[in-house]
Amino acid sequence: MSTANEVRELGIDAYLSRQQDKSLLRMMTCGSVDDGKSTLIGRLLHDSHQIYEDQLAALHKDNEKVGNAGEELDLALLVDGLQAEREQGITIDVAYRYFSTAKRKFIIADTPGHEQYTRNMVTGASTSDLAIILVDARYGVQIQTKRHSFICDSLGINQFVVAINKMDIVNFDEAVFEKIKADYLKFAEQLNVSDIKFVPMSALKGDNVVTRSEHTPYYTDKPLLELLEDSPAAEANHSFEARFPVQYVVRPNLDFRGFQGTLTSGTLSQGQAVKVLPSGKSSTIKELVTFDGHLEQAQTGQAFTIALTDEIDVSRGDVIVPADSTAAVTNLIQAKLVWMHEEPLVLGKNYNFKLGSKNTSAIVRKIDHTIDVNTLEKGQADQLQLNEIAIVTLELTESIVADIYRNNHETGSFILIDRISNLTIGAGMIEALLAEEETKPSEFSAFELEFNALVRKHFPHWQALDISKLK
Ligand SMILES: Nc1nc2c(ncn2[C@@H]2O[C@H](COP(=O)(O)OP(=O)(O)OP(=O)(O)O)[C@@H](O)[C@H]2O)c(=O)[nH]1
Repeated sequence: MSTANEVRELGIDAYLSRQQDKSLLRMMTCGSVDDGKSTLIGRLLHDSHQIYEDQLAALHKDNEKVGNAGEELDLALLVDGLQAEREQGITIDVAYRYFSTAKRKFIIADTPGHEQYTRNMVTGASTSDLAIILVDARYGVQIQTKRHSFICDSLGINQFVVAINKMDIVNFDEAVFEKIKADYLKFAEQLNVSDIKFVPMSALKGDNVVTRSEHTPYYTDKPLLELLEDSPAAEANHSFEARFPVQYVVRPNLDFRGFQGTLTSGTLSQGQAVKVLPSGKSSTIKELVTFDGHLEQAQTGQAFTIALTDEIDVSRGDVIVPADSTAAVTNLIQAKLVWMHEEPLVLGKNYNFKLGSKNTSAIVRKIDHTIDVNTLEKGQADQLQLNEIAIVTLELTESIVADIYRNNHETGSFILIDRISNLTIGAGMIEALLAEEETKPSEFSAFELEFNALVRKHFPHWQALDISKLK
């Protein structure tokens, strides 16, 4: 049923509440130029009745002017929104599309596939639960297919659907499908992804997109849309130990001091023994407060305020964890870094470093090795250019609480920011937490340290830096 009919039939309130109850799948589409990404997304929108009549009329009109699909309606025009992009015939930015079916709602990150847009792909992949990897049936697994798969895999996406598109051009030949599947599986042995499905498809004609095709009797699994409807959404990180990065310290009156933030993993309960990192000071949760009242137990993803039973020093960027946590605190990390700026990465240069609510600064001490995104081969370099990926060792000005990205995406990923332009110039995923470096004796006098501690305790909203932790 189309959205308009559904709204008409149910009334707006019932429609909205039905939408709210549906589970959400975030996914991204990857493909090389002309593999048919835009046509596929257009087909999904069209066949799941997500297009309004006026949009459809505009589509028919545009199709006459700039359509690229010959006899067929060029569904790519529905998604290639930008004028410049239409004229050049390529997708140049990350576009997020929303659509829903009776079973589920979806957000698709439509990212450009060219190598010079690796950073855009990384952005799209960082929030996706599933990747649709498009392969043109005529050309099979290409260097680009490998690059896209590697990026999605690096960002921790654990479900891939390899959509072997344009099967109509190869007469829906089973041998072509099987050959591409075997080639891909061989390549995927180097990746971590565990769930890979293959669909022989024609985005243009609609085969195996929304309905099962009669041209592919050898394919017995579900059409693409059903696979998407039935795929498990990435689990909220309930099982991992609790991490509560403090975003803001509030003191509305002298009797209440609370720490606001979002629980990025695990659960926290009233009365639970906790400690604050990096200081390691321990306390007990007095109450968990939300706008709607108190919580007995807080779940992953919930935003709330924690009040502790003791007056201990907590500031923005600190992390509240269970008392028996073995969470690492360190100033030396090894990470997979994607360089996102025209100016190359310079070893030893000071960059601002942001991990969740923690802001500090960092230098890249060394590039352990680069990774060729096309072949996955390792290389050596002393600079990183735009869109290059490398394993690097970073030294931070202050010690931080962090996790390995594989275990916890929120506390395992960070960005590097240029100090002058304030632009995000690198995105990193932590691979290893190295032993903390020796701290130099503090250069501050006892009075300065004490005064700093007092200011931080009584005026937390000033967000003064903890100078005792500076190296
Ligand atoms: N025969 C056939 N042609 C297709 C199919 N899917 C897409 N095409 C055609 O392939 C061309 C490229 O399709 P697009 O959807 O624009 O490709 P894209 O991957 O989005 O390309 P960029 O936006 O340039 O990245 C168009 O002419 C489509 O009509 C298919 O299943 N069969």
